[in-house]
Amino acid sequence: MAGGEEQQQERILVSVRLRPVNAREAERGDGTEWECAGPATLKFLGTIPERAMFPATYTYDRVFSPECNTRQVYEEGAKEVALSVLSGINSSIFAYGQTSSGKTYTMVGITEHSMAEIYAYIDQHPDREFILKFSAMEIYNEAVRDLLSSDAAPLRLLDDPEKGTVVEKLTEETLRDKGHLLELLAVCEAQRQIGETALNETSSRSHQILRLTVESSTKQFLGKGNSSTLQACVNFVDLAGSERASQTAASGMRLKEGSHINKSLLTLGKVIRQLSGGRNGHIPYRDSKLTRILQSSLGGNARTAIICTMSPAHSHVEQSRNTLLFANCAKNVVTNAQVNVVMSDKALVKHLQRELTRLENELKLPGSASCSTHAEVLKEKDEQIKKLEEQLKELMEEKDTVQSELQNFRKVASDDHLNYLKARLWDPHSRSSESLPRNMSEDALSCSDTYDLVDQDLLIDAQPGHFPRRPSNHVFDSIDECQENLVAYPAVPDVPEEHCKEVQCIETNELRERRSQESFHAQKPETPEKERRPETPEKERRLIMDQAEDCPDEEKRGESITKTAENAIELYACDSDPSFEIEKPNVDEEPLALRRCVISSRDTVLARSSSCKASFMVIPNSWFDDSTSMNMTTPPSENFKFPRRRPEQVRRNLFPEKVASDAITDNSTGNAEEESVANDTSRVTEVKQQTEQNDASQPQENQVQAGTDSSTSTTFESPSRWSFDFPKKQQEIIELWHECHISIVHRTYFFLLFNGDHTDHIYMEVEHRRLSFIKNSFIADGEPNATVASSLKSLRNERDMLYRQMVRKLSLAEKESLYSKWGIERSSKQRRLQLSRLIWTQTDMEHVRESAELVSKMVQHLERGQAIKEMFGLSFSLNLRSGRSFSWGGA
Ligand SMILES: Nc1ncnc2c1ncn2[C@@H]1O[C@H](COP(=O)(O)OP(=O)(O)OP(=O)(O)O)[C@@H](O)[C@H]1O
Repeated sequence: MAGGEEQQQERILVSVRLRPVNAREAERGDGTEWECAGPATLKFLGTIPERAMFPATYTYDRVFSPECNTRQVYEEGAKEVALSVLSGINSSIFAYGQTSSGKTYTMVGITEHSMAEIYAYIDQHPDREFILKFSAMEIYNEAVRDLLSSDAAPLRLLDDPEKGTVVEKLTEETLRDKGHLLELLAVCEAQRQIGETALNETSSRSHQILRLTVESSTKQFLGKGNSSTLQACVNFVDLAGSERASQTAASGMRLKEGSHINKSLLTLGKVIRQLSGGRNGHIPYRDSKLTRILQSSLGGNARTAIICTMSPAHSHVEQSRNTLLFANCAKNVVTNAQVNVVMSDKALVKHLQRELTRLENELKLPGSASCSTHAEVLKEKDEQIKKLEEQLKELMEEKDTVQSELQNFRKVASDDHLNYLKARLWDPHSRSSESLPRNMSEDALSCSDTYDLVDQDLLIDAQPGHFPRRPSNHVFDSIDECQENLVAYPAVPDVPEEHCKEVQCIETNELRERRSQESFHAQKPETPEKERRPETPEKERRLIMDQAEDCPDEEKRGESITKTAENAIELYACDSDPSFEIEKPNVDEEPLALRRCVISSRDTVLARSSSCKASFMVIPNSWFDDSTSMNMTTPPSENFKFPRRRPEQVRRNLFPEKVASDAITDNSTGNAEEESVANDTSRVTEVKQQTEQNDASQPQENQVQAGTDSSTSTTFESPSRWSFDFPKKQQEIIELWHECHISIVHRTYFFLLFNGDHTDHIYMEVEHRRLSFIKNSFIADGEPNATVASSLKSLRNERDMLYRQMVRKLSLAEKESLYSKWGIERSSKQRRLQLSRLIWTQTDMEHVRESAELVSKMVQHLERGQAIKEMFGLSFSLNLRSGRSFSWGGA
């Protein structure tokens, strides 16, 4: 506790109260000898012989006649001092006098009035928080006893350097309310030592000290300087009778009490006398328990009021004179009261904690959010709006750019291509002269194929009986976009020109329309071209490609490739209309794995169209499509099924029950290839059934052995186990991709599609085994073979494609950010090219995620619901995948 700056030097407030003559005194005719001559003057009326030795009048701060009630005594003789406690000033009210003079009578009233006014003050000051604590003790035979405890054991006095003398283990009750205080006062009264003396049937035989400690602080923290916590105590001291033992006819116990009482009272008198003389010399506070405990109230940091009570009886004149002499000394004693401001860290922390609790409660209440919270929310919303506006602006700018480019290209395309078509239309031989050379780049091939498609339509229409018609606008759109790309992405010297066609789309409706027409023509015997068409797309395609390969004539070869383009378009664009699929008459001819998406590499020739931006084709790797090693005889549908040349063991591991039937199929001749799709469909259906059975079975049955050989059995993990196995399997597949030089786009889509769902393990198992097989085939060859070289070439093609796509798909800021992120130095040349060469070159998850994110941005076709897992060879669980996220981000 720290002292306040202000120190108040003031005298002890001394008043004298003359009680009425009691019944006993009246009975014996023991009349009054005193008269209140004024509010502060007491006059002795007696005629005793010693009168000349004593003054006749006595002046004090206030003199109360027998007619004055206790309320008046309180108001004028104690209130100001008592209520000082509310201002952080210690105070004490003493009642001094002989036995039966009315000390207890007076102090009980003063205590009650003080308490009542203290509570009234608290009620009138709701801005401050008050804590009231109450303790009570008596000093009986120079032993200190706790009046709030049933334990009568004496308490020790301790010297505290900060607080002064403290009573050890003294009970201090925190008051709940005024009623609680009254209860405690009753306890004290019951506990106090009383006994009967000759003068008082219920004489208080001890010194009683009731102590009320008041701590107050502002409820709102206003800063360290402004938010003061005040702490002070007020003592209500009812002293034992000050008479001499002989005068009370004391003997035995009462005599012993008197000697002890007198010791404290004598010391009190000495202290008062010493203090009244100007604090010279030693003040014997420590000579008694009473003066030691009340040291601060006697000339120290306290305001003090002493009420001296007197009996008016003639028989008590001597004791009354002694009381008045005591009062005379007391009124000269000066105290140094000061405001006790508590600024300890503990109090500060306590206050802050209270403030914190209050604010938390405010926040918890609905509708009571502070203004600052609202302001923050508004600020956040404003920022969101700003961001959205910026995004909208960027999108609008991008849209304008694309539209303007499109218009330019349309103009160029319409001029050039109309000339071209006119020439072709009126000069059938010109078509031969423009046949594709054998070593034509894929870029050129793609566009030429598109032109060929248009050209064929025109030629068919130009047959006898057909009127030449203008190509549909839809086809022109395809041409426009093709030219647009050629113009927008001019060849870069260090990037092969042929590599721009890895990811492309097919204009589905147009092509299906064409296909329907072709199918219609194929049924007509009078159409020789259609008569040559094989029964199945796969065979048809192979035949054409074989013809193309074998054809020595460049012109014929060009035609073959053109036909390949037509037949390759057995595949549907991702954004094809489902209703169209339903209406499709020969849906069974569709490759199993590619009902919705098209897949192409070198084995399919593609036309660009306006639907490119909404469709996507997965690029199988060379090992995957076997375009090189198998002389491009593998149909597109096979690319997403198990490799035709997979070891028998692999097949047995995956589908042991199908080995027998597969063996029969493999041994068969012409129908084997045609039935492969159906076989795989059957296998997949069985695997699906197995999976469903597993899901429905008991947990212990989750692991199902798919073969008789346990070492080669296929295990279908339970969902719980799969969650643990998934990351490991994922990482293994990533490493295998890297080792087998798998297509970047394939990796990206696979990575983004399979997110650890329990149905994913089938796909991942298939992928893993497929990759393992390829890896083994690499190793078996001992050194990079043609397949490896082909895979690497495909990868390079993809990188070139991405290199080109970056121009359009990435803003300058995005590119700069990526260069920095991927460690491409600012001063280096061809940074875009460098970036394309870095994608998917590491196997750590961070790099993989970043690569996948970047690639998906380049191709921009990974929209929910467009890419589905059937792309990867299995067609079941369709119902499970609707609406699922394509991200692997949480893996
Ligand atoms: N001012 C007064 N008016 C009416 N009665 C009084 C007054 N003062 C004291 N009395 C009565 O006188 C009696 C003695 O009073 P009290 O017990 O307060 O004396 P005391 O000084 O405390 O005595 P002791 O020292 O023996 O305890 C009580 O019955 C009390 O009611």
